[in-house]
Amino acid sequence: MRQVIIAGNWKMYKTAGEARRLVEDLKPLVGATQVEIVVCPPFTALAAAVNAASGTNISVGAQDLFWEDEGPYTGEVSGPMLKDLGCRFCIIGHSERRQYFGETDASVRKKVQAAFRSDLIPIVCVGETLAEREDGKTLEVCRRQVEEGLGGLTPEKIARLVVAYEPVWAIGTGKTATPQDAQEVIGFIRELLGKMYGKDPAQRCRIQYGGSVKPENIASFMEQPDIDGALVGGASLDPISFAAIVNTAAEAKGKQRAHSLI
Ligand SMILES: O=C(CO)COP(=O)(O)O
Repeated sequence: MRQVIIAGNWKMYKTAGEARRLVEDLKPLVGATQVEIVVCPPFTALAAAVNAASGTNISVGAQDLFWEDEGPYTGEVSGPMLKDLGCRFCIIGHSERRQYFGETDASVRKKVQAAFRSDLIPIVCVGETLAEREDGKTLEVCRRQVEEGLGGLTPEKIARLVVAYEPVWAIGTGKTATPQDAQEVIGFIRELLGKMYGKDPAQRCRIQYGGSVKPENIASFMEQPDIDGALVGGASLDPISFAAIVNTAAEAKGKQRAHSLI
């Protein structure tokens, strides 16, 4: 059974001091949960977050990495550096990086391999823009992003990996995909991974939904059979709402599983 995973993508928010306080505030609110919890602060706040989260059930992830392990690449940060800092996860190919920083499926593919080389678990983002959705191209776009971004791996790596389906038009807009639409795309991604790497690793791979997730709507996503958690932006910046998402997700998944056993 796949463990639920809720990750907070803090984007370009929070100084080191603010990150430490956010993690400190979060700790007592999520102490007893079975959910895997990840916070992804900016590079400059990673050490503070790792420090504050030490000895707890909260893991820390970066928001990006470079595909080389070291070298003359001014401004870049590598997998070994993130691992050394205490990171366990790394977001790769977020739509904001694709949109503003020229990331492509080819760079995503190299970064995924770099993350695995450093024993970091990639959280790989895929998703269509509004124009692509309106053109009926959602599945085609997600297929390309998965085939090209996640090609050349092994079944064992697919089983460890996390995919986040984030429709671009739902990010920071207050609009969400319907849970049924999200399930349709996420089910499609799982099936595609099954064709690429075999059914068992595809069943073990965790796939999140992302895009305007809030405490009020998380349950409806978690009730879907293929949705294993969420990648949360805005609502992860507030410890109370992030904790409410974590705790509601656990409860909703428990109910969905109990129901599927009847
Ligand atoms: O981009 C996101 C997470 O990576 C989603 O952001 P919001 O939750 O703010 O819509």
